[in-house]
Amino acid sequence: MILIIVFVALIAVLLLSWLSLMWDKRLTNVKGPTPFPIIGSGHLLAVDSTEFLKVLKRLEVEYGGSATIYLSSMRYILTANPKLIEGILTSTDLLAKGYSYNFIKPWLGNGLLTSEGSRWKAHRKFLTPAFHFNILQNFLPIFCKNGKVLREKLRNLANGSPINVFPIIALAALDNVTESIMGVSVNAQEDSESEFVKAVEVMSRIASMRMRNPFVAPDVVFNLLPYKADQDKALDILHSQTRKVINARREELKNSEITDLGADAEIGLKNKHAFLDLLLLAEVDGKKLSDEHIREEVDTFMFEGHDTTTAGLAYCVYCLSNHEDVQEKIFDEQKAIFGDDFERNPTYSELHQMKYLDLVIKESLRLFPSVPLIGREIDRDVDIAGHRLPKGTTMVIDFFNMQRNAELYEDPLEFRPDRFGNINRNPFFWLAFSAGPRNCIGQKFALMEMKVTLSEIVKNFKILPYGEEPELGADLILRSRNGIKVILETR
Ligand code: HEM
Repeated sequence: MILIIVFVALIAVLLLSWLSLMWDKRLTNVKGPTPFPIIGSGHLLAVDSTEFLKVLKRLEVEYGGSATIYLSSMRYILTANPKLIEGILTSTDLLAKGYSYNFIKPWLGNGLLTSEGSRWKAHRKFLTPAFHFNILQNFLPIFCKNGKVLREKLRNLANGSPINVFPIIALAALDNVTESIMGVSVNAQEDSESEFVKAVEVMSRIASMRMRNPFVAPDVVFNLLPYKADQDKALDILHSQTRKVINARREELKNSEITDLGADAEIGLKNKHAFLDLLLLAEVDGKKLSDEHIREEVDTFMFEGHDTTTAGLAYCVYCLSNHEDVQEKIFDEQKAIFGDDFERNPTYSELHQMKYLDLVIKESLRLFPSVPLIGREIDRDVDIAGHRLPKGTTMVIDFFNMQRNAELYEDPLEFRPDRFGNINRNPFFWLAFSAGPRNCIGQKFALMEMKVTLSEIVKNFKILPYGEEPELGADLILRSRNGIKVILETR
């Protein structure tokens, strides 16, 4: 008897789940695979991280650019359709991020990347001046100094053996971002075993793992696993370091009797603590920021500004390894700027003269966008470019596959910097830094750092191919499971 009741209950649950999915599917005109009761289409996405981007592509192609899929009963729309992506990114009210951003909240709280509504709007407005070129110029000597340390580390490895450049560049990028955002150095390149460096790695790894693995994602499960203790330990290190830096700078400002930014915030911030000073001294809605809000913003910029530029640089070095001709063109451009004095640091305006390097960076970020996917929550029924998007949908916006679409780019898998030369393309076909109100606030910072670092590398080394393609996976950033390997030869 009990068996019969269990069986009937099971059938009823399956039937209800199926009916509810079928009813839900009618809310959107974006087609997708038929979901199964209970699991939806979860089985299609339960793949290795290196398969994930391929599965997305297959679904997008099969269903005409965008596909609706269900993870259990949750509705997702995957899209690589540039018209739909443009409509979402330029909207002034579809600004909420997706569920997966929750996994970095223990570290970043409600900083600029993860916040929404009025908090995001107010902070975006007051943080924008921090990326004015007046302030960015403060960071140039930092990037140059760390670029030279990187060069020396690479010189020691330029012995004909393959080098996985990702972890080496990551330490340089960490030094760049801590010195410019916090105003202090953690010397990651010299002390890669430091507990701060390790804690950054642990947090990035845990957040990525939760994004990929739906079984460890929910808090109720995650909190029972040993990862939780690792996360707590890493957070303790990261948050206390940030708080220490904030308190020290607050004390310095107090001792110098500086209490506000002065009449011209951009000019008044010409010092190496520019970013922190803005957070400590600016007022939002007539009030100074709380210590916790400052901490969240500093951590957000530390996080967003380190792995992203690392990936951007490492994949660019990889692309160059397969294209000697492109390296030589960059080298010629460098010679035209520096003459024979390769030891000299570039000026801000010389960075602008590196026009060909700009094209190279743009093309490598097209093929290997550091942030391959982003999410958006649709919080009202909306029709965009002929797609009916019901309230409650999570959009998965697939920059990676869009930027490799043969309808947008001729021979899309070829690395050809000149394709960006004189052609006026639709700007929404290249979205490495996203677009619209929630685009990357650090874009100019990143491009400046990338140019300084690549200039240092190409001036000093020939980059040779190792012959192993990166096995790409989408985590928080575009990762390669087998590293990013090249061979270096000193020039
Ligand atoms: C090659 C390097 C970089 C790439 C490709 C990149 C890409 C992106 C993308 C695609 C977004 C949109 C994310 C989303 O909508 O969820 C974003 C947002 C953001 N980026 Fe970057 N980024 C880079 C470097 C940086 C740097 C160096 C910083 C800071 C120093 C930074 C700070 C931020 C912040 C704070 C946001 C959130 C903006 C908001 O929501 O208002 N990024 N970035």
